[in-house]
Amino acid sequence: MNQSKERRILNFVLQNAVRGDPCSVMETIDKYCSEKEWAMNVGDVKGVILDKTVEEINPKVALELGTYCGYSAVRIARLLKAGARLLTVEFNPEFAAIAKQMIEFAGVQDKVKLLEGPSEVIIPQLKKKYEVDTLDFVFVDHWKDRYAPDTILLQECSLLRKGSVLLADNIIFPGAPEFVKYIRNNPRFQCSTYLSHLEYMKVQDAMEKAVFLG
Ligand SMILES: Cn1cnc(CNC(=O)c2cc(-c3ccc(F)cc3)cc(O)c2O)c1
Ligand SMILES: [Mg+2]
Repeated sequence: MNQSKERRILNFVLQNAVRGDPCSVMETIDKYCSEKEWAMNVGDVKGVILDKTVEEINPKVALELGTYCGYSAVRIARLLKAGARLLTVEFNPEFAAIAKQMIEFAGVQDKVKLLEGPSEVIIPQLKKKYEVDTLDFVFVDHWKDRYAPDTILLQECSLLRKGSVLLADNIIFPGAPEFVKYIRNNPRFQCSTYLSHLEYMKVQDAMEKAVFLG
């Protein structure tokens, strides 16, 4: 059975990156995906916007929706302080299996909890099953038509507090029009848009930062 692209990315990392070194893992994925096979990691250009947002917030509890191969989970976790944690949700079991190995190879597994399943099932479990009070930071990078309903679900589950920050990928390409319409017209969010480029391409993309006002 021929290998998946995600398996090829993981193997390239296992063979070329430095075990326990998150930056080496990120650089190696970016090298593979810019030179050999494109993949939907947030990438090195938008990754800097993600880094700056995480450093500014310094979250104790962070959530990621859409783990994929684990690139952004490694990217976020490397910046988390002692005792801080990232919960990352992936619906696709093959992707989750790849991401688990990627996160462990990078050496950030003690900061990351990978939750496999649909976001609409996992989000309502965060408080009781995963002992979350409120979320300091949410990186939204999963199915684009889930951005808006899951943002509503986070509020319904009282997982956001005054100052919680959402950062959403792909606001231009592939786009998340329902989310943009919802969040920019919502008086409970203070929004800002960061123009950038689609990972590994010259195509324009953007990230939306939305601060929950409580
Ligand atoms: C299968 N699956 C598991 N997670 C997801 C959610 N992510 C996306 O869909 C996603 C897609 C693209 C993209 C796709 C085709 C194209 F031509 C250009 C861009 C880029 C991204 O940054 C993304 O996050 C999908
Ligand atoms: Mg994305």
